[in-house]
Amino acid sequence: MNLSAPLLALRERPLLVICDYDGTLAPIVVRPEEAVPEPGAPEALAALLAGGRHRAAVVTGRRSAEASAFLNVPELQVVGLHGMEWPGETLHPPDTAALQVIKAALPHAAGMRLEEKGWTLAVHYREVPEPEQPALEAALARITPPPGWEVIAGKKVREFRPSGHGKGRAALQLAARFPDHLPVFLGDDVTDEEAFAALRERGGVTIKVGEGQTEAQHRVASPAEVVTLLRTWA
Ligand SMILES: O=P(O)(O)OC[C@H]1O[C@H](O[C@H]2O[C@H](CO)[C@@H](O)[C@H](O)[C@H]2O)[C@H](O)[C@@H](O)[C@@H]1O
Repeated sequence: MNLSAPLLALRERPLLVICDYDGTLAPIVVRPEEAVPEPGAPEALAALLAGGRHRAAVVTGRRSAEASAFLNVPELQVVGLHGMEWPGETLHPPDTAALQVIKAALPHAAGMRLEEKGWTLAVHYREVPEPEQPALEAALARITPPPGWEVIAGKKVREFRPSGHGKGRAALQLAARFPDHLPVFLGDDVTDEEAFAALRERGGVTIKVGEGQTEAQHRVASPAEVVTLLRTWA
């Protein structure tokens, strides 16, 4: 594993390390409920926090409690639902009427799975036969989200969520809380690009995990390399 010198050298600065969960701290698997962390990831995050010099947080599309349970690092801040759900803050009641409208508009496909997160709805199609996936993506793209809602693309998933949130905002909010730390964002998916764009404007460091087009300045190959980086910084 050959990580670039500029990435390793970041440890000289006090860092605010913000990680996405799926695809970054945990390898992508078929079933979301089976996405356990990459070996060593929780320990590396705990070590980073224990050193006292750096800060760390997770910003995920999952419910905060779910990602926290996977990682089991009690002192780690986990922001859930793409920036809607902050530790210690109570969420307003979910818009169940909008969610009903979205569910009624969904196409049917064998292998399609809904992940209902209370405030957002993820439509997974990883288990839909590959040749049928483009037609399903097109059918999902034809759904007009209710007013005040948007649909976002992810890895074999389309997620309906209230507008006005997103990882870009969440990353900036975290960075504002720790103005003396250099923000570093690691993510693998389309939703992480919002954070890459926002943090680049603020002078942060952005790292894409895995393949695919990105606005990030750096790239690592896999969650295993993320663990190596976290250990190095710690
Ligand atoms: O922001 P993240 O932490 O990356 O969460 C994004 C979504 O991740 C999960 O779905 C993705 O990972 C699954 C497990 O590897 C995979 O089966 C699925 O195809 C991926 O889309 C999670 O289930 C979603 O709720 C998150 O929004």
